[in-house]
Amino acid sequence: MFNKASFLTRLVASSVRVSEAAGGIIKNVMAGGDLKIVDKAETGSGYDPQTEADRRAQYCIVQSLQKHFNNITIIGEEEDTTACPEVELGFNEDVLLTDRLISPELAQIKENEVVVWVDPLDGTSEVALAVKNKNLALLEQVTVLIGIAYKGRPVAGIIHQPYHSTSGRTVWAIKGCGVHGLVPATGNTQKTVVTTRSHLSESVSSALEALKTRNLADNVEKVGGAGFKVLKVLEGCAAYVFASAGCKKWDTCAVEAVLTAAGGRLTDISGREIRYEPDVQLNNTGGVLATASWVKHQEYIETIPKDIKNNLPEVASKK
Ligand SMILES: Nc1ncnc2c1ncn2[C@@H]1O[C@H](COP(=O)(O)O)[C@@H](O)[C@H]1OP(=O)(O)O
Ligand SMILES: [Mg+2]
Ligand SMILES: [Mg+2]
Ligand SMILES: [Mg+2]
Repeated sequence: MFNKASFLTRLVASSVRVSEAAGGIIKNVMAGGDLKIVDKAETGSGYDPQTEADRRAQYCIVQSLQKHFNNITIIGEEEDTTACPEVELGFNEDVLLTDRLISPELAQIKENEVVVWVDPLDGTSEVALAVKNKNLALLEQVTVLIGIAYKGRPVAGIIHQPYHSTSGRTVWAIKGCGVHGLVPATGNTQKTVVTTRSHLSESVSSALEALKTRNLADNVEKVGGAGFKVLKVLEGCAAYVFASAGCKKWDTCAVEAVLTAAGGRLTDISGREIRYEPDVQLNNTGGVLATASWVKHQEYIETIPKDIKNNLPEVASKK
């Protein structure tokens, strides 16, 4: 069955298993107790932690995918990785079964035409805080993200959540083939908006205030990680609003693919689509707005004040 499937289906079937292997590595590093945290932030620009789990998980993901798919372009968050022996060569059978559903356009994609955006551990600040405060509930906010882009746009995504319930879960989608691993909510009585826990700024708060005045944000929940916030949107929250720069392409590629497959939308806060070509700027300088299928994305865009949008252009200004 594996060899007969199209390249994209095989890549997703492999990525599901690889994301789960990365989740196992994260849990092992956590169990070992020494996170070996490094701060990647430039002096004076906040805190940007990287742990041994980020470094090992990315090594495993890149090595494993390259074993099967020699010609793919992979862009991962971490520049420094730690070699580890785990290599995952398996495939998820359920993904292979969807091969008959994929469009002719996606079925002919070749290895050298995709960019795989890898966030080996999304929610690193929450991991650091969970350990510091002995608050293991925060670990629910950790995800492993593998997004696949073709012609600059997401066509498939994998979100693995290692600490969901007892054994974790993997949510994945291929364009046109629905969402697997959870049942997306189709409505809610309250519009809850999720936003950053660790990167709050004046523009994030002002955008949320504007949404409140138009009844587009009945409640605001501050949680970590782009992956976790999009899972929240899939499961009943109305929107994920981040009116600030700092989030990168590996944070949004996988989640955009999954959310779109569920009928939702993800753009920057001005409504511009986010591009994923290999040479693209890594920062989502226009911020992030993700909405559930049952709310109007355009209403959120229109309600966010112009001055906030003007301060978040699509391309970073050269200093
Ligand atoms: N200023 C920033 N610097 C580095 N990473 C950021 C920044 N803002 C957001 N991120 C990334 O986007 C994710 C979502 O942001 P937030 O939790 O603040 O909403 C974070 O978990 C982090 O990913 P990562 O944990 O993979 O480094
Ligand atoms: Mg990081
Ligand atoms: Mg991230
Ligand atoms: Mg990360």
